Amino acid sequence: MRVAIIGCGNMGMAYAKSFLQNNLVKPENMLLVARSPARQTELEGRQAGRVVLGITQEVGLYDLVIVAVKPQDFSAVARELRDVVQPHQMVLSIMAGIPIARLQQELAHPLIIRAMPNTPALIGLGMTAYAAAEGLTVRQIRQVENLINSTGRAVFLEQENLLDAATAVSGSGPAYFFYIVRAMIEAGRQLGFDEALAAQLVKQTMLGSFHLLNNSEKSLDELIKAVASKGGTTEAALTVFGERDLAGALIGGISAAERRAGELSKG
Ligand SMILES: NC(=O)C1=CN([C@@H]2O[C@H](COP(=O)(O)OP(=O)(O)OC[C@H]3O[C@@H](n4cnc5c(N)ncnc54)[C@H](O)[C@@H]3O)[C@@H](O)[C@H]2O)C=CC1
Ligand SMILES: O=C(O)[C@@H]1CCC=N1
Repeated sequence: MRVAIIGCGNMGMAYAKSFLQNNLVKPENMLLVARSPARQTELEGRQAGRVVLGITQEVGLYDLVIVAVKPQDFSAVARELRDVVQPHQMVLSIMAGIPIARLQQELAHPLIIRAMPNTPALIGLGMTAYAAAEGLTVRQIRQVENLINSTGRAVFLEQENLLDAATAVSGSGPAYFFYIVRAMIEAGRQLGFDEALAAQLVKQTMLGSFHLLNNSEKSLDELIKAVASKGGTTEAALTVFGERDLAGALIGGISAAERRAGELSKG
């Protein structure tokens, strides 16, 4: 498959790296579009494909065009891409918020797949939810899903409108996890550990707890109960979390992320 990437930042390059590592795309079949000469030189150093400056006619030669710029930059990209995109090409957007209908309208192009990955895609452990415009064949959708699967797991959403919820839950999710890990490490530091030891205690706890969750028949409530002895230490912590409505704050934050995706949809 021949793939062009517009927006070679964190996510665009995570995709490029993954496709190359898994031999799904050969370097000679990958086109990286840089916005500035400095970025062009930097991307050339990565040897992840041919690098061009700006959205040239060459972009029209690829099977798939991935748009991975910030949502706020999409309209500027669309003004150039709409003159270059060819009828047979598929366009994969990973931009938060922007619905398929707006992508189709601004690009004057029907064959759109909209996906929401997350940063663990960088190490092949990403979670992506995606939806496809009507008009794409099952074969075309599978071709793109095969690429996405090289970055982790993928789920197809029949209802595109759930993509904003996926953005809030799994797209932004790694940041919530890192936020909680950071707070736990800080607590460990305040209780007397040095940073490195606190980080080790927390990271191994998160890793072990994830695998226990994944391998256990117990529900989350039961898993919590198995740690929290009556009148014990965990219960003391959970009481404070409950008093401060930590769960409510997290749920409220995730709802705000979903609302923000809706705002980004309008440009
Ligand atoms: N960072 C994340 O965790 C996730 C991000 N996304 C989405 O992915 C998109 C990219 O996010 P990041 O990679 O984090 O941003 P980023 O800022 O690292 O990358 C965006 C890149 O687009 C380039 N760019 C902007 N306009 C351009 C143009 N006209 N031509 C060529 N390149 C252009 C910028 O120079 C930059 O390198 C966003 O739309 C975001 O909503 C989706 C899921 C997760
Ligand atoms: O924060 C953002 O807008 C993007 C979308 C999901 C993760 N990062």
